[in-house]
Amino acid sequence: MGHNINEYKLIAENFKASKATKEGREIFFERNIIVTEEELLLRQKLNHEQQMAYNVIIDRISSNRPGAFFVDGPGGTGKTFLYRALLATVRSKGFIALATATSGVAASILPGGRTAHSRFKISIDIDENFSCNISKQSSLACLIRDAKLIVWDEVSTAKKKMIETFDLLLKDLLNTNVLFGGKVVVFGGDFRQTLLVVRNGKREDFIHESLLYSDIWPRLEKLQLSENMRAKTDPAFCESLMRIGNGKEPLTSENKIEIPKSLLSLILLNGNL
Ligand SMILES: Nc1ncnc2c1ncn2[C@@H]1O[C@H](COP(=O)(O)OP(=O)(O)OP(=O)(O)O)[C@@H](O)[C@H]1O
Repeated sequence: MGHNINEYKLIAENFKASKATKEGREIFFERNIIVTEEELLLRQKLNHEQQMAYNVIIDRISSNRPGAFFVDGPGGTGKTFLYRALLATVRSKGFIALATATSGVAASILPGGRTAHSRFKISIDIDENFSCNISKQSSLACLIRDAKLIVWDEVSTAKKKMIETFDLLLKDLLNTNVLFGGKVVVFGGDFRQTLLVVRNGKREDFIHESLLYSDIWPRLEKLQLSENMRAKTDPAFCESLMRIGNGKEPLTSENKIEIPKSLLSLILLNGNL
């Protein structure tokens, strides 16, 4: 386990899977994702807001109509829970649902999740221009065309140019001018949390480079989640979190936010604080 075939010197040249082989393997994986019983049961546990969002999205998929959504919910309101329920429903019917996220960590908690960079072959050149390296005839293009649902989590940490490039990719692959090629695309994220990175940028640059300042933003259908499922039993914590996220928490004289003592835990390391 964990060894490379080239280490054994069995063949003369380095053994490297070709691009086509790698792509074939990825497509096989996407088309054969097994939905567990646990994932299938998630839809029965959705709260009222999650259920409403779920119904709107599933209805759009079932009626073969376009849908570009943004699931807007502060941390802990169950965005990931909702995506998992959607992915399980679509996949259990034998359809393709692509699960992506901007970061690897967020992608890893979605079943079959991949980073959007990797799934849509998005590359960045030295001038920070984005492009998608997928040919129209490739099997990856077929997979994307076949997908009934595309989920992209943590879109709040992606540059708007990246989403605009993704829009152009789908329009090109599907030969249409409809937003995201007429696919059902579900974006999610929380602009109160960490934003994207702009080299040497200031606070306003992060916001201007985000999806919020793209022409696409007003065209997304917003689905609101507000019930904090992670800290259901701690309303004071939820309120404090929302005040901080919405910029309503008063600042100290040093322009900092004071974390309430009730939210702090003391951790002893080797007997020291
Ligand atoms: N309907 C639900 N029933 C039971 N538990 C739920 C439900 N929705 C969410 N949860 C639980 O609440 C917690 C937070 O949910 P989740 O991780 O989906 O939130 P999130 O909005 O994606 O958060 P973040 O923005 O921090 O990633 C998780 O432990 C999840 O399992």
